[in-house]
Amino acid sequence: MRPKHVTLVEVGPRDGLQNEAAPVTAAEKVELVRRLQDAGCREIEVTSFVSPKWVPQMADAAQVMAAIERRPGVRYSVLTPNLKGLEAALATRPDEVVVFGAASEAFSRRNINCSIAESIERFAPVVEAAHAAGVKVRGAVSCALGCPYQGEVTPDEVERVVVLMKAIGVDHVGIADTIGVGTPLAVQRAVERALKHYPLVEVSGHFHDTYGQALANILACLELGLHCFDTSVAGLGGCPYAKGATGNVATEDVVYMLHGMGIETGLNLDALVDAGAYISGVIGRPPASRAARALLARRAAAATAS
Ligand SMILES: CC(C)(COP(=O)([O-])OP(=O)([O-])OC[C@H]1O[C@@H](n2cnc3c(N)ncnc32)[C@H](O)[C@@H]1OP(=O)([O-])[O-])[C@@H](O)C(=O)NCCC(=O)NCCSC(=O)C[C@@](C)(O)CC(=O)[O-]
Repeated sequence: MRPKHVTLVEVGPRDGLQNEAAPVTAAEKVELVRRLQDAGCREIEVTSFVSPKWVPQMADAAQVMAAIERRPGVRYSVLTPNLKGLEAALATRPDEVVVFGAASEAFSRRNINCSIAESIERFAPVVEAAHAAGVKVRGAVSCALGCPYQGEVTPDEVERVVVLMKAIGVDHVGIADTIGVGTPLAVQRAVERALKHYPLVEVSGHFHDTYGQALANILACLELGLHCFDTSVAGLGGCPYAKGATGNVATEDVVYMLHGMGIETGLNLDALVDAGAYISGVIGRPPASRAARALLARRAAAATAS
């Protein structure tokens, strides 16, 4: 049964900017968060508390978290790969933290410098400490549909990590197609493995749009009843340890599709286009979102005509 309401977790400020070559200041990130809130975003992944040697773009995590304007009803999440990251994160009062593992051994080593088994050992005290602080934990399962180093990833490999995350108390799992290679039926097979261990409400999808499959993959998930997806304004994004992977599915494109299907998101498409145009101006590239480009062209045509 298709859901009537879908929650979109806006990951633009984190996933969107972590791989950006152009420098983006903390003030510009804070302004992006403000504009996203104005557009109705109620779940925002703001930044990550990772090693600045690994991802220098997120070195200002604490500064950004301290400066964002907190609004009631909005949940702010951050990535935390280990206890050091969690401790720094907790000082900034996130509502949720994200541990990020992978269904592929090779990607786990490249991204967080340890095996899958070691990553789970690292995450266990993170989950425990987050829960002790009253903070929910999401677990990202990267490379669930394919890996830039290993190639094919099977549903069994996805399920293995989901089971390990469940065993250490991770509250929610996100099935992530890091390099955007998944197609709808393969995505359903991967998501179904997560649904064997977590309820619908605690499973989400995270799709990069490298091969133009992300909207179709979201539709395939909706058919399974899934109603939570990560999206990135203007289609920003990419993982520094997955070369060639393009951005996340654009929030504007997903909102356009969902609203067209009569599914509510609580988001205002025009204001999202504004937020996307803002950050695209900062990084000096047009938005990757097709819906945003169409709407901006329509606005420009209307302005010329009047
Ligand atoms: C996990 C580590 C830290 C291991 O990295 P390591 O080098 O094995 O860690 P270490 O414990 O040996 O520490 C090395 C140095 O980093 C420091 N350090 C250690 N931890 C932290 C921390 N939390 N915050 C700040 N500093 C930290 C630590 O203090 C030390 O500093 P030094 O003594 O050399 O000066 C590293 O590999 C790392 O930071 N990786 C992050 C990679 C990353 O952020 N990738 C992108 C996010 S995942 C993603 O995008 C996928 C996702 C979620 O979107 C879903 C999808 O699409 O797949």
